[in-house]
Amino acid sequence: MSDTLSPIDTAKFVAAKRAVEFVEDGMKLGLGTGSTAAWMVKLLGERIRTEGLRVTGVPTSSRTAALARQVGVNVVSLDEAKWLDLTIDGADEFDPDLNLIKGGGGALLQEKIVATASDQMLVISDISKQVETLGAFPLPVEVIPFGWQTSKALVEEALSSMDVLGETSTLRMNGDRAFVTDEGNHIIDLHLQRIGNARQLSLVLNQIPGVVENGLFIDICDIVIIGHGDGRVEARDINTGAVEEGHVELAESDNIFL
Ligand SMILES: O=C(CO)[C@H](O)[C@H](O)COP(=O)(O)O
Repeated sequence: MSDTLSPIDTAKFVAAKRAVEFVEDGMKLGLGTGSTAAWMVKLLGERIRTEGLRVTGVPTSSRTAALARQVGVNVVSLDEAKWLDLTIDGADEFDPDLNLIKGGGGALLQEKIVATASDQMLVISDISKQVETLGAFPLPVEVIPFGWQTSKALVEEALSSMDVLGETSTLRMNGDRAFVTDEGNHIIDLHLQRIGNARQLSLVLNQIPGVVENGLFIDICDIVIIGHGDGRVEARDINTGAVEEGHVELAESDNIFL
């Protein structure tokens, strides 16, 4: 399919390419974070450049904000935009109900606020992130730095009475320092293997003092676009039940990204 991209990266690229076709002139967009979302932002920039597409974008991280400005997106804050037509973002896992684990890139807080403030959330993913039951990917929980060890202990205590397979948690590191989110917080990654009741776990975690938000996105995602290494894409809409299958051809113009 591509001489320069691995099958996984090709899958991410074609999912992103199909997703930007959902964008219409004048839309207010939430712009996700991560390697798949970065393709989407670049491809959006290409439509702005070549078609004169006019969109306003609310980025979900400082990284995405920098990239969006670079490719010509009119970047505004969520408070300026108020409400969004569509958010396009990646995910770490999605289940058959399109519930998600997000936050592998540490941007879950802004991502959840932005997706919730959108008419529709569209997730772009390669097939490897599809699971029957969420939980193999470590679940990120954002905590404020004050008393984070206490919050971590309280999270572990809460896990002991939940329907999960593992109960350990680790502070996310950036080299030899604690990882710091765009909001100045830390992330505790929960190693759960399998989450029996994701809705309940999300509610329980957010009750713990010091916890700001967790990476479970329940009933937020509307559509997933799944890319494959051979260029096939599948779009599933959880609201209508519609499944659309197609194939994205890499064009000459895509070479600037690859
Ligand atoms: O939630 C996220 C960032 O916080 C990302 O969407 C998620 O980690 C997927 O990233 P990638 O597209 O690089 O696989």
